[in-house]
Amino acid sequence: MTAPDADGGDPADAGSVVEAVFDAVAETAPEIRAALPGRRVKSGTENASGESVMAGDLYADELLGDAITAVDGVGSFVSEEREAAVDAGGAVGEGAYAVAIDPLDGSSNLRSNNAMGTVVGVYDAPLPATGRDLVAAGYVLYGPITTMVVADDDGVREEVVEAGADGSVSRSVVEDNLRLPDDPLVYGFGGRVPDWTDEFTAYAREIEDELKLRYGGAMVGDVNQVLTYGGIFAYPALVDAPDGKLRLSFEANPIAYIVERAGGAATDGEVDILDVEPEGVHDRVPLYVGNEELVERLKAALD
Ligand SMILES: O=P(O)(O)OC[C@H]1O[C@](O)(COP(=O)(O)O)[C@@H](O)[C@@H]1O
Ligand SMILES: [Mg+2]
Ligand SMILES: [Mg+2]
Repeated sequence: MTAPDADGGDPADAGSVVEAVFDAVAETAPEIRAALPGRRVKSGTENASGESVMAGDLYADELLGDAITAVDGVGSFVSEEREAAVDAGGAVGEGAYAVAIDPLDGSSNLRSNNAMGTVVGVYDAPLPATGRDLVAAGYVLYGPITTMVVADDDGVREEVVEAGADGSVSRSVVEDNLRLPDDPLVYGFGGRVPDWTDEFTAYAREIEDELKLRYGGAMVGDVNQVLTYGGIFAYPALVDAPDGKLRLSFEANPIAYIVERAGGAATDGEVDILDVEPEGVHDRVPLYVGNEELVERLKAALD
């Protein structure tokens, strides 16, 4: 891959750092998956967003923190579960990269044994930064099969990640040019309907007539359905929470980057998610993402 580096880092390094980061994520994935059965309970702590942290969240965060900070060229590691960035050595933007992760996305699905994931963004600027500073993004989906989707300037690929009996990890590319289907089929919208704005509710009523509801409560799983079948996913602005629920640096930006590289679009309701200027690393943002035509209609409906 050839990732440009607008901030003055060595462009030749971007590809190898990104590759090494996703090698580390893939190596860790089977270990995270295997550890989940015993970690379906609350850890008793809250994270920087004030949310209850599950034992699985903490375990995944520790494992990924160790693996990613050990990658040459990673200068900073930032996690949804940590208040502050971890200095991994190397100046971000001057040849080193900042990696942001949501270690377990959808971890409230642990109790009910539904899909979950890990979200990864590789930025060439210190965080908080906009999504335009991403050089690559990806996610692992712990579904019936463990898959990893990786997007960079070259496009989007999907791999299957498997653990051998001897502990080795094998990967096989199952799709090397993932594109959103032109004819959308599914939608999934988060939040309680009474908490939606009138404008979003009116849009949802239209979409319900056209597409099939698929909502599983883990952004990664729900977005993966949109990437597979076409459609739209949203965690909208709520009447009492105008910034919605999802976090810009760890969730919205990486997902927007992936979906846009796959031919789709992503907005906060007004501007492209990748252009949203963050004030802090744990900022939340409304997210509407999927086929361009559906996202454009959403923007018009909210206008
Ligand atoms: O339970 P709700 O309100 O439907 O929220 C679900 C959303 O919250 C999240 O679980 C938030 O992510 P975390 O589990 O990483 O905090 C998303 O994956 C998902 O889209
Ligand atoms: Mg999440
Ligand atoms: Mg999480």
